[in-house]
Amino acid sequence: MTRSDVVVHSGGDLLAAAAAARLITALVDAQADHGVASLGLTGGRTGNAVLEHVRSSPALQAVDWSRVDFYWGDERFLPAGHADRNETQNRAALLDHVGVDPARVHAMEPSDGRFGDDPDAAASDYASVIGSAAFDVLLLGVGEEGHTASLFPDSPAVHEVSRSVVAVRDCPKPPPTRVSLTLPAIRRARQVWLMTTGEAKADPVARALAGASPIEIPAAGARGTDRTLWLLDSAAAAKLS
Ligand SMILES: O=C(O)[C@H](O)[C@@H](O)[C@H](O)[C@H](O)COP(=O)(O)O
Repeated sequence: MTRSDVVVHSGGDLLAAAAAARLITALVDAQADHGVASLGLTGGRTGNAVLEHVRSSPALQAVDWSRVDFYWGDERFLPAGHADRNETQNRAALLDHVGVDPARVHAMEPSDGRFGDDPDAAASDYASVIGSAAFDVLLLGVGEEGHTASLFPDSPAVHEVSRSVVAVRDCPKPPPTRVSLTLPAIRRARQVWLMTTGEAKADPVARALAGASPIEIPAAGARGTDRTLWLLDSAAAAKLS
């Protein structure tokens, strides 16, 4: 099992700016190494703040944005363009401001898409979209009770060991219906970056890094094949020994 690296920045905005710089470098390196970079995106404040900092970075154009495959770790199962969809928020933060190749933006189907309001069908479809793709970097957030993507403690989704994408219902964090990568799919990423800020995350962060069960703290089960990186502000790191 790869080690978990922990990087702590003094505040949330510095964390987002530093993670953005790190992401640009990682994408440039991936493109230099194998041509097309593969990036898994996340919802949440922290993930969107990182994308905002990427967009305002002087190094923005160091990345050939037409050679990035964009995927999502999870998505809120809402109509296309809904303000609460991760795709909507990530597009506003970055994707709609750089020269992406639309064919390389692999969004999860919305609730008014090809499968209508069937999240299970949307999840099965996305499993075929990602296939056995190993993201160069998968960005993830961490919830106050330890969720990551849309994998919540002791939920059917966090227990999933074979399917790579599942529908999630009755989520404690609204909206209630989502589509999410499972831990087996998350663990195919080369690098997994768990990014979170604030004292409310200090407990799940400390428990995850102390070896908590992924059933109790799903973020504890998010590991990359090459690297697992926890990007924290000092408040979220406050309970680390
Ligand atoms: O769709 C979502 O809501 C996200 O995928 C979710 O996993 C998020 O990353 C965490 O809840 C942390 O969110 P914050 O960064 O806003 O605390």
